[in-house]
Amino acid sequence: MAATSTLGFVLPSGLSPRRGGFRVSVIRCSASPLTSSTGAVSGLVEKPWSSYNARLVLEDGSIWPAKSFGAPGTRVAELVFNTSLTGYQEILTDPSYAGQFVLMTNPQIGNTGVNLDDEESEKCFLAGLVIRSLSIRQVTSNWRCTKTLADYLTERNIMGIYDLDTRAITRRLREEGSLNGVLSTEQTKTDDELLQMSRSWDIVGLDLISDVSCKSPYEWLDKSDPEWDFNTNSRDGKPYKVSIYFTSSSLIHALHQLLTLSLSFYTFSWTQKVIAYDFGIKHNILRRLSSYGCQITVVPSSFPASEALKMNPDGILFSNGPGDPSAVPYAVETVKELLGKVPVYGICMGHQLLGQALGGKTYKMKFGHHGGNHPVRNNRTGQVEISAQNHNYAVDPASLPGGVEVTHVNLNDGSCAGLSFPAMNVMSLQYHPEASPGPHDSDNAFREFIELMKRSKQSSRAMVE
Ligand SMILES: NC(=O)CC[C@H](N)C(=O)O
Repeated sequence: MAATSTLGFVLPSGLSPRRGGFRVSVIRCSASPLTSSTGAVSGLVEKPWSSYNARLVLEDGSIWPAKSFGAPGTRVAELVFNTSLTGYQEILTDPSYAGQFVLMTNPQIGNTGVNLDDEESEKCFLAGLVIRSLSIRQVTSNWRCTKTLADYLTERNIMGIYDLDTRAITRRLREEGSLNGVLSTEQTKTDDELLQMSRSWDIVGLDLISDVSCKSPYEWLDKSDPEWDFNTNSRDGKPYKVSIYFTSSSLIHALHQLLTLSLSFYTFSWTQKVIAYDFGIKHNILRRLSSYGCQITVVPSSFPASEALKMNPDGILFSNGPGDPSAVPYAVETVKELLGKVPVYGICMGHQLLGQALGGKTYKMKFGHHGGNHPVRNNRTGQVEISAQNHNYAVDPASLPGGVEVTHVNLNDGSCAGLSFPAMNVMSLQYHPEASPGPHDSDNAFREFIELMKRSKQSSRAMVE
Protein backbone atom coordinates (compact mmCIF):
# COMPACT_ATOMS: atom_id res chain seq x y z
CA MET A 1 0.00 0.00 0.00
CA ALA A 2 1.32 3.47 -0.82
CA ALA A 3 1.79 5.63 2.25
CA THR A 4 1.52 9.41 2.53
CA SER A 5 4.27 11.42 4.19
CA THR A 6 3.82 14.21 6.71
CA LEU A 7 4.00 16.67 3.82
CA GLY A 8 1.31 14.86 1.92
CA PHE A 9 3.66 13.17 -0.58
CA VAL A 10 2.72 9.68 -1.63
CA LEU A 11 5.55 7.36 -0.75
CA PRO A 12 6.38 4.23 -2.73
CA SER A 13 4.60 1.01 -1.85
CA GLY A 14 6.26 -0.91 0.91
CA LEU A 15 7.31 2.16 2.89
CA SER A 16 5.38 2.33 6.11
CA PRO A 17 3.99 5.73 7.15
CA ARG A 18 6.36 5.46 10.06
CA ARG A 19 9.57 5.42 8.04
CA GLY A 20 8.31 7.68 5.25
CA GLY A 21 6.76 10.22 7.59
CA PHE A 22 9.89 10.33 9.65
CA ARG A 23 12.26 11.12 6.80
CA VAL A 24 10.25 13.89 5.19
CA SER A 25 9.39 15.50 8.54
CA VAL A 26 13.00 16.17 9.26
CA ILE A 27 13.11 18.60 6.38
CA ARG A 28 10.09 20.53 7.61
CA CYS A 29 11.16 20.60 11.20
CA SER A 30 14.53 22.17 10.48
CA ALA A 31 12.71 25.30 9.30
CA SER A 32 10.52 25.56 12.44
CA PRO A 33 11.39 26.77 15.94
CA LEU A 34 12.33 23.80 18.09
CA THR A 35 10.08 22.76 20.91
CA SER A 36 10.44 20.68 24.01
CA SER A 37 7.99 17.89 24.75
CA THR A 38 5.66 20.35 26.49
CA GLY A 39 5.66 22.71 23.56
CA ALA A 40 7.83 25.32 25.29
CA VAL A 41 10.32 27.02 23.04
CA SER A 42 13.77 25.67 23.72
CA GLY A 43 16.88 27.82 23.49
CA LEU A 44 18.99 24.75 22.74
CA VAL A 45 19.75 23.63 19.24
CA GLU A 46 18.37 20.10 19.08
CA LYS A 47 18.45 17.64 16.29
CA PRO A 48 14.90 18.01 14.94
CA TRP A 49 14.28 14.27 14.80
CA SER A 50 15.10 13.90 18.48
CA SER A 51 11.74 15.46 19.31
CA TYR A 52 9.80 12.64 17.62
CA ASN A 53 8.96 11.28 21.02
CA ALA A 54 5.45 9.90 20.50
CA ARG A 55 3.65 7.28 18.43
CA LEU A 56 0.09 6.84 17.30
CA VAL A 57 -0.47 3.15 16.60
CA LEU A 58 -3.73 2.29 14.83
CA GLU A 59 -5.46 -1.07 14.92
CA ASP A 60 -4.93 -1.45 11.15
CA GLY A 61 -1.20 -1.77 11.88
CA SER A 62 -0.12 1.72 10.79
CA ILE A 63 2.30 3.59 13.03
CA TRP A 64 2.58 7.38 12.98
CA PRO A 65 5.59 9.00 14.67
CA ALA A 66 4.77 12.39 16.17
CA LYS A 67 5.84 15.00 18.67
CA SER A 68 4.18 15.21 22.04
CA PHE A 69 2.91 18.56 23.33
CA GLY A 70 0.58 17.49 26.14
CA ALA A 71 0.75 14.94 28.92
CA PRO A 72 3.10 11.95 28.64
CA GLY A 73 1.83 8.36 28.92
CA THR A 74 0.00 5.68 26.96
CA ARG A 75 -3.73 5.79 26.19
CA VAL A 76 -6.12 3.73 24.13
CA ALA A 77 -9.19 5.23 22.45
CA GLU A 78 -11.19 5.45 19.24
CA LEU A 79 -9.80 7.92 16.67
CA VAL A 80 -12.25 10.30 14.98
CA PHE A 81 -11.63 13.31 12.76
CA ASN A 82 -13.25 16.71 13.24
CA THR A 83 -13.58 19.14 10.32
CA SER A 84 -14.23 22.31 12.36
CA LEU A 85 -11.97 25.19 11.38
CA THR A 86 -12.16 26.87 14.79
CA GLY A 87 -13.34 26.06 18.29
CA TYR A 88 -10.77 23.53 19.46
CA GLN A 89 -11.26 24.54 23.08
CA GLU A 90 -14.99 23.78 22.95
CA ILE A 91 -14.16 20.44 21.32
CA LEU A 92 -11.61 19.63 24.02
CA THR A 93 -14.17 20.30 26.75
CA ASP A 94 -17.14 18.56 25.07
CA PRO A 95 -17.75 15.51 27.33
CA SER A 96 -19.14 13.59 24.32
CA TYR A 97 -15.55 12.96 23.23
CA ALA A 98 -14.76 10.74 26.23
CA GLY A 99 -13.11 7.54 24.96
CA GLN A 100 -11.95 9.21 21.74
CA PHE A 101 -8.85 10.80 20.24
CA VAL A 102 -9.85 13.81 18.17
CA LEU A 103 -7.88 14.52 15.02
CA MET A 104 -8.42 18.04 13.69
CA THR A 105 -8.38 18.24 9.89
CA ASN A 106 -7.60 21.97 10.05
CA PRO A 107 -3.79 21.91 10.01
CA GLN A 108 -3.30 25.01 12.19
CA ILE A 109 -4.32 24.43 15.78
CA GLY A 110 -3.40 26.40 18.90
CA ASN A 111 -3.06 29.77 17.15
CA THR A 112 -5.43 31.53 19.53
CA GLY A 113 -4.36 29.65 22.67
CA VAL A 114 -7.07 29.03 25.26
CA ASN A 115 -9.22 31.45 27.26
CA LEU A 116 -11.50 31.48 30.27
CA ASP A 117 -14.80 31.74 28.35
CA ASP A 118 -14.80 28.90 25.83
CA GLU A 119 -15.11 25.98 28.23
CA GLU A 120 -18.01 23.60 27.51
CA SER A 121 -17.56 21.68 30.78
CA GLU A 122 -15.30 21.63 33.81
CA LYS A 123 -12.75 19.27 32.31
CA CYS A 124 -11.30 17.82 29.12
CA PHE A 125 -12.77 14.33 28.77
CA LEU A 126 -11.30 13.28 25.44
CA ALA A 127 -8.37 10.82 25.45
CA GLY A 128 -6.07 12.93 23.29
CA LEU A 129 -5.68 15.53 20.54
CA VAL A 130 -4.02 14.81 17.19
CA ILE A 131 -3.00 17.76 15.01
CA ARG A 132 -0.79 18.66 12.08
CA SER A 133 0.85 21.92 13.17
CA LEU A 134 0.99 23.36 16.64
CA SER A 135 1.12 27.07 17.18
CA ILE A 136 3.57 27.55 19.96
CA ARG A 137 4.19 30.35 22.42
CA GLN A 138 5.78 32.75 19.97
CA VAL A 139 2.80 32.76 17.61
CA THR A 140 -0.16 32.17 19.94
CA SER A 141 -2.17 35.35 19.72
CA ASN A 142 -5.63 36.43 20.79
CA TRP A 143 -6.96 39.17 23.04
CA ARG A 144 -8.70 36.58 25.24
CA CYS A 145 -5.77 34.16 25.39
CA THR A 146 -4.63 33.25 28.91
CA LYS A 147 -2.55 30.17 28.11
CA THR A 148 -1.02 28.18 25.28
CA LEU A 149 -2.78 25.03 24.15
CA ALA A 150 0.26 22.96 25.11
CA ASP A 151 0.33 24.25 28.70
CA TYR A 152 -3.43 23.78 28.99
CA LEU A 153 -3.34 20.13 27.88
CA THR A 154 -0.30 19.34 30.02
CA GLU A 155 -1.95 20.83 33.13
CA ARG A 156 -5.10 18.80 32.45
CA ASN A 157 -3.15 15.61 31.89
CA ILE A 158 -4.41 15.22 28.32
CA MET A 159 -2.16 13.83 25.62
CA GLY A 160 -1.58 15.85 22.46
CA ILE A 161 0.59 15.06 19.45
CA TYR A 162 1.52 17.03 16.37
CA ASP A 163 3.64 16.89 13.23
CA LEU A 164 2.04 13.84 11.66
CA ASP A 165 0.13 13.52 8.41
CA THR A 166 -3.41 14.19 9.58
CA ARG A 167 -4.63 14.27 5.98
CA ALA A 168 -3.47 10.74 5.25
CA ILE A 169 -4.94 9.50 8.54
CA THR A 170 -8.29 11.18 7.77
CA ARG A 171 -8.42 9.43 4.38
CA ARG A 172 -7.75 6.14 6.14
CA LEU A 173 -10.59 6.75 8.61
CA ARG A 174 -12.91 7.75 5.79
CA GLU A 175 -12.14 4.57 3.86
CA GLU A 176 -11.88 2.07 6.71
CA GLY A 177 -14.16 3.74 9.25
CA SER A 178 -13.27 4.85 12.80
CA LEU A 179 -10.22 3.01 14.09
CA ASN A 180 -9.07 2.27 17.60
CA GLY A 181 -5.59 3.40 18.41
CA VAL A 182 -2.97 3.88 21.09
CA LEU A 183 -1.12 7.09 21.70
CA SER A 184 2.14 6.67 23.58
CA THR A 185 5.21 8.63 24.64
CA GLU A 186 6.67 5.58 26.39
CA GLN A 187 9.74 4.44 24.50
CA THR A 188 9.91 1.21 26.50
CA LYS A 189 6.72 -0.10 24.88
CA THR A 190 7.17 -1.91 21.58
CA ASP A 191 5.06 -1.22 18.50
CA ASP A 192 3.59 -4.72 18.83
CA GLU A 193 2.55 -4.13 22.43
CA LEU A 194 0.77 -0.92 21.44
CA LEU A 195 -0.87 -2.61 18.48
CA GLN A 196 -2.16 -5.44 20.69
CA MET A 197 -3.49 -2.85 23.10
CA SER A 198 -5.42 -1.06 20.34
CA ARG A 199 -6.84 -4.36 19.08
CA SER A 200 -7.99 -5.61 22.46
CA TRP A 201 -10.09 -2.54 23.32
CA ASP A 202 -13.53 -1.52 22.10
CA ILE A 203 -15.70 1.53 22.73
CA VAL A 204 -18.86 -0.40 21.76
CA GLY A 205 -20.76 -1.49 24.86
CA LEU A 206 -18.92 0.85 27.27
CA ASP A 207 -20.96 3.04 29.60
CA LEU A 208 -19.00 6.29 29.37
CA ILE A 209 -21.87 8.45 30.58
CA SER A 210 -21.56 7.68 34.28
CA ASP A 211 -17.97 8.99 34.28
CA VAL A 212 -18.89 12.37 32.82
CA SER A 213 -22.30 13.06 34.39
CA CYS A 214 -22.63 15.30 37.48
CA LYS A 215 -22.92 13.47 40.80
CA SER A 216 -25.80 15.45 42.29
CA PRO A 217 -28.48 17.90 41.07
CA TYR A 218 -27.70 21.60 40.78
CA GLU A 219 -29.36 24.78 39.53
CA TRP A 220 -28.00 26.43 36.38
CA LEU A 221 -28.34 30.26 36.12
CA ASP A 222 -25.77 31.39 33.56
CA LYS A 223 -27.06 32.89 30.27
CA SER A 224 -25.24 33.56 27.01
CA ASP A 225 -23.10 36.67 27.42
CA PRO A 226 -25.21 39.44 25.75
CA GLU A 227 -22.14 40.47 23.79
CA TRP A 228 -22.01 37.02 22.20
CA ASP A 229 -25.73 36.35 21.98
CA PHE A 230 -26.33 36.07 18.26
CA ASN A 231 -30.09 35.59 18.63
CA THR A 232 -31.84 38.65 20.00
CA ASN A 233 -35.06 36.63 20.06
CA SER A 234 -33.79 34.70 23.03
CA ARG A 235 -34.76 37.90 24.93
CA ASP A 236 -31.86 37.73 27.28
CA GLY A 237 -33.67 35.52 29.74
CA LYS A 238 -36.60 37.85 30.35
CA PRO A 239 -39.84 35.97 30.94
CA TYR A 240 -42.23 35.87 27.99
CA LYS A 241 -44.68 38.75 27.81
CA VAL A 242 -47.65 39.56 25.58
CA SER A 243 -48.81 43.00 24.49
CA ILE A 244 -52.49 43.71 25.12
CA TYR A 245 -54.47 45.72 22.57
CA PHE A 246 -58.17 46.58 22.90
CA THR A 247 -60.04 46.79 19.66
CA SER A 248 -63.60 47.14 20.96
CA SER A 249 -65.13 50.07 22.75
CA SER A 250 -67.73 47.86 24.39
CA LEU A 251 -66.97 47.59 28.10
CA ILE A 252 -68.28 44.03 28.41
CA HIS A 253 -66.28 42.90 25.44
CA ALA A 254 -63.21 44.68 26.79
CA LEU A 255 -63.61 43.02 30.18
CA HIS A 256 -64.02 39.65 28.55
CA GLN A 257 -60.88 40.23 26.51
CA LEU A 258 -58.97 41.37 29.55
CA LEU A 259 -59.91 38.22 31.43
CA THR A 260 -58.91 35.99 28.51
CA LEU A 261 -55.67 37.83 27.92
CA SER A 262 -54.70 37.89 31.56
CA LEU A 263 -55.05 34.12 31.56
CA SER A 264 -52.77 33.84 28.55
CA PHE A 265 -50.43 36.44 30.06
CA TYR A 266 -50.21 34.20 33.11
CA THR A 267 -49.26 31.31 30.84
CA PHE A 268 -46.83 33.28 28.69
CA SER A 269 -45.04 35.06 31.50
CA TRP A 270 -44.40 31.85 33.41
CA THR A 271 -40.75 30.90 33.18
CA GLN A 272 -40.39 27.34 31.89
CA LYS A 273 -39.06 24.95 34.53
CA VAL A 274 -36.72 22.50 32.79
CA ILE A 275 -34.93 19.46 34.17
CA ALA A 276 -31.78 18.72 32.18
CA TYR A 277 -30.51 15.15 32.34
CA ASP A 278 -26.72 15.39 32.28
CA PHE A 279 -25.32 12.59 30.11
CA GLY A 280 -22.26 14.79 29.49
CA ILE A 281 -23.98 18.12 28.96
CA LYS A 282 -22.32 21.04 27.22
CA HIS A 283 -22.61 24.37 29.00
CA ASN A 284 -23.91 26.15 25.93
CA ILE A 285 -27.06 24.00 25.88
CA LEU A 286 -27.75 25.28 29.38
CA ARG A 287 -26.80 28.87 28.52
CA ARG A 288 -29.12 28.87 25.50
CA LEU A 289 -32.04 27.43 27.47
CA SER A 290 -31.42 29.97 30.20
CA SER A 291 -31.26 32.82 27.67
CA TYR A 292 -34.62 31.69 26.33
CA GLY A 293 -36.03 32.18 29.82
CA CYS A 294 -35.87 28.69 31.30
CA GLN A 295 -35.20 27.95 34.93
CA ILE A 296 -32.97 24.88 34.89
CA THR A 297 -32.14 22.08 37.29
CA VAL A 298 -29.40 19.75 36.06
CA VAL A 299 -29.63 16.17 37.33
CA PRO A 300 -27.28 13.17 37.08
CA SER A 301 -27.80 10.47 34.46
CA SER A 302 -29.00 8.05 37.16
CA PHE A 303 -31.63 10.45 38.56
CA PRO A 304 -34.91 8.48 38.95
CA ALA A 305 -37.73 9.52 36.61
CA SER A 306 -40.17 9.48 39.55
CA GLU A 307 -38.05 12.10 41.39
CA ALA A 308 -37.88 14.23 38.25
CA LEU A 309 -41.68 14.15 37.93
CA LYS A 310 -42.10 15.12 41.59
CA MET A 311 -40.27 18.37 40.75
CA ASN A 312 -43.17 19.19 38.43
CA PRO A 313 -41.12 20.40 35.43
CA ASP A 314 -42.58 22.02 32.32
CA GLY A 315 -40.15 20.07 30.19
CA ILE A 316 -37.19 17.68 30.28
CA LEU A 317 -34.01 17.87 28.25
CA PHE A 318 -31.90 14.79 27.55
CA SER A 319 -28.39 15.99 26.82
CA ASN A 320 -25.53 14.98 24.56
CA GLY A 321 -23.07 12.43 25.92
CA PRO A 322 -20.25 10.05 25.02
CA GLY A 323 -20.24 6.51 23.70
CA ASP A 324 -22.71 3.89 22.63
CA PRO A 325 -26.40 4.56 23.43
CA SER A 326 -27.01 0.80 23.62
CA ALA A 327 -24.54 0.56 26.51
CA VAL A 328 -26.78 2.58 28.84
CA PRO A 329 -30.12 0.73 29.07
CA TYR A 330 -30.81 2.38 32.45
CA ALA A 331 -30.91 5.77 30.69
CA VAL A 332 -33.30 4.43 28.03
CA GLU A 333 -35.56 3.15 30.86
CA THR A 334 -35.56 6.60 32.49
CA VAL A 335 -36.51 8.21 29.17
CA LYS A 336 -39.32 5.64 28.70
CA GLU A 337 -40.74 6.40 32.14
CA LEU A 338 -40.92 10.11 31.30
CA LEU A 339 -42.38 9.77 27.81
CA GLY A 340 -45.87 11.20 27.47
CA LYS A 341 -45.85 12.71 30.98
CA VAL A 342 -44.03 15.93 30.15
CA PRO A 343 -42.64 17.52 26.93
CA VAL A 344 -39.13 16.23 26.20
CA TYR A 345 -36.26 17.37 24.02
CA GLY A 346 -33.25 15.22 23.13
CA ILE A 347 -29.95 16.46 21.78
CA CYS A 348 -27.48 14.01 20.21
CA MET A 349 -27.12 11.20 22.80
CA GLY A 350 -30.48 12.40 24.16
CA HIS A 351 -31.95 12.00 20.65
CA GLN A 352 -30.52 8.46 20.36
CA LEU A 353 -31.92 7.48 23.78
CA LEU A 354 -35.31 8.87 22.77
CA GLY A 355 -35.11 6.88 19.51
CA GLN A 356 -34.56 3.70 21.53
CA ALA A 357 -37.19 4.58 24.14
CA LEU A 358 -39.74 5.04 21.33
CA GLY A 359 -38.97 1.49 20.17
CA GLY A 360 -36.34 2.26 17.51
CA LYS A 361 -32.78 1.01 17.06
CA THR A 362 -29.45 2.83 16.88
CA TYR A 363 -26.43 1.73 14.85
CA LYS A 364 -22.75 2.64 14.64
CA MET A 365 -21.88 4.77 11.61
CA LYS A 366 -18.77 4.24 9.52
CA PHE A 367 -16.84 7.29 10.76
CA GLY A 368 -19.61 9.48 12.14
CA HIS A 369 -20.11 13.20 11.82
CA HIS A 370 -17.77 15.56 13.63
CA GLY A 371 -17.53 19.15 12.49
CA GLY A 372 -19.20 22.48 11.96
CA ASN A 373 -20.21 22.16 8.33
CA HIS A 374 -22.96 19.53 8.10
CA PRO A 375 -25.97 20.44 5.95
CA VAL A 376 -29.27 19.34 7.44
CA ARG A 377 -32.70 19.64 5.80
CA ASN A 378 -35.67 20.49 7.94
CA ASN A 379 -38.35 18.32 6.29
CA ARG A 380 -41.19 20.47 7.59
CA THR A 381 -39.96 23.80 6.19
CA GLY A 382 -37.67 22.56 3.41
CA GLN A 383 -34.97 24.87 4.79
CA VAL A 384 -31.35 23.77 5.02
CA GLU A 385 -29.30 24.55 8.12
CA ILE A 386 -25.54 24.25 8.34
CA SER A 387 -25.02 22.50 11.64
CA ALA A 388 -22.43 21.53 14.23
CA GLN A 389 -22.26 17.76 14.68
CA ASN A 390 -20.47 15.22 16.83
CA HIS A 391 -21.72 11.68 16.80
CA ASN A 392 -20.73 8.15 15.74
CA TYR A 393 -24.13 6.52 16.25
CA ALA A 394 -27.47 7.25 14.60
CA VAL A 395 -31.13 6.26 14.88
CA ASP A 396 -32.35 3.89 12.17
CA PRO A 397 -35.57 5.54 10.95
CA ALA A 398 -36.89 2.25 9.53
CA SER A 399 -36.95 0.80 13.04
CA LEU A 400 -39.24 3.52 14.45
CA PRO A 401 -42.94 2.87 15.11
CA GLY A 402 -45.72 4.65 13.21
CA GLY A 403 -46.42 8.22 14.27
CA VAL A 404 -42.76 9.06 14.82
CA GLU A 405 -41.76 11.63 12.21
CA VAL A 406 -38.24 12.16 10.86
CA THR A 407 -38.09 15.96 10.94
CA HIS A 408 -34.48 16.48 9.85
CA VAL A 409 -32.14 14.69 7.46
CA ASN A 410 -28.35 14.98 7.15
CA LEU A 411 -27.82 15.87 3.48
CA ASN A 412 -24.32 14.37 3.32
CA ASP A 413 -25.53 10.81 3.81
CA GLY A 414 -29.31 10.92 4.26
CA SER A 415 -29.11 9.79 7.90
CA CYS A 416 -31.76 10.72 10.45
CA ALA A 417 -30.98 14.09 12.06
CA GLY A 418 -34.17 14.85 13.99
CA LEU A 419 -37.39 13.30 15.29
CA SER A 420 -40.80 14.35 16.49
CA PHE A 421 -43.59 12.41 18.12
CA PRO A 422 -46.37 14.96 18.64
CA ALA A 423 -48.63 12.50 20.50
CA MET A 424 -46.12 12.48 23.36
CA ASN A 425 -44.68 16.00 23.00
CA VAL A 426 -41.31 14.64 21.91
CA MET A 427 -38.74 16.49 19.80
CA SER A 428 -35.07 15.68 19.22
CA LEU A 429 -32.03 16.56 17.15
CA GLN A 430 -29.01 14.41 16.32
CA TYR A 431 -26.83 17.51 16.05
CA HIS A 432 -25.99 20.58 18.12
CA PRO A 433 -28.34 23.58 18.03
CA GLU A 434 -26.18 25.16 20.74
CA ALA A 435 -23.17 25.13 18.35
CA SER A 436 -20.02 25.78 20.45
CA PRO A 437 -18.26 25.50 18.20
CA GLY A 438 -20.17 25.87 14.98
CA PRO A 439 -22.81 27.74 13.03
CA HIS A 440 -25.88 29.16 14.76
CA ASP A 441 -28.50 28.29 12.13
CA SER A 442 -30.28 25.80 14.40
CA ASP A 443 -30.67 27.95 17.52
CA ASN A 444 -34.38 28.23 16.79
CA ALA A 445 -34.79 24.64 18.01
CA PHE A 446 -34.61 26.00 21.58
CA ARG A 447 -37.55 28.27 20.86
CA GLU A 448 -39.46 25.29 19.44
CA PHE A 449 -38.91 23.47 22.71
CA ILE A 450 -40.23 26.50 24.64
CA GLU A 451 -43.28 26.55 22.35
CA LEU A 452 -43.80 22.82 22.85
CA MET A 453 -43.78 23.33 26.63
CA LYS A 454 -46.17 26.29 26.36
CA ARG A 455 -48.59 24.43 24.09
CA SER A 456 -48.62 21.45 26.42
CA LYS A 457 -49.24 23.72 29.41
CA GLN A 458 -52.05 25.52 27.63
CA SER A 459 -53.74 22.27 26.62
CA SER A 460 -53.51 20.80 30.12
CA ARG A 461 -54.93 24.06 31.47
CA ALA A 462 -57.76 23.85 28.92
CA MET A 463 -58.50 20.29 30.04
CA VAL A 464 -58.73 21.37 33.70
CA GLU A 465 -61.03 24.27 32.80
N1 LIG B 1 -22.50 14.34 21.00
C1 LIG B 1 -23.14 13.26 21.41
O1 LIG B 1 -24.07 13.29 22.22
C2 LIG B 1 -22.64 11.96 20.88
C3 LIG B 1 -23.62 10.85 20.99
C4 LIG B 1 -23.00 9.46 20.90
N2 LIG B 1 -22.01 9.33 21.90
C5 LIG B 1 -22.42 9.24 19.52
O2 LIG B 1 -21.22 9.20 19.36
O3 LIG B 1 -23.18 9.09 18.59
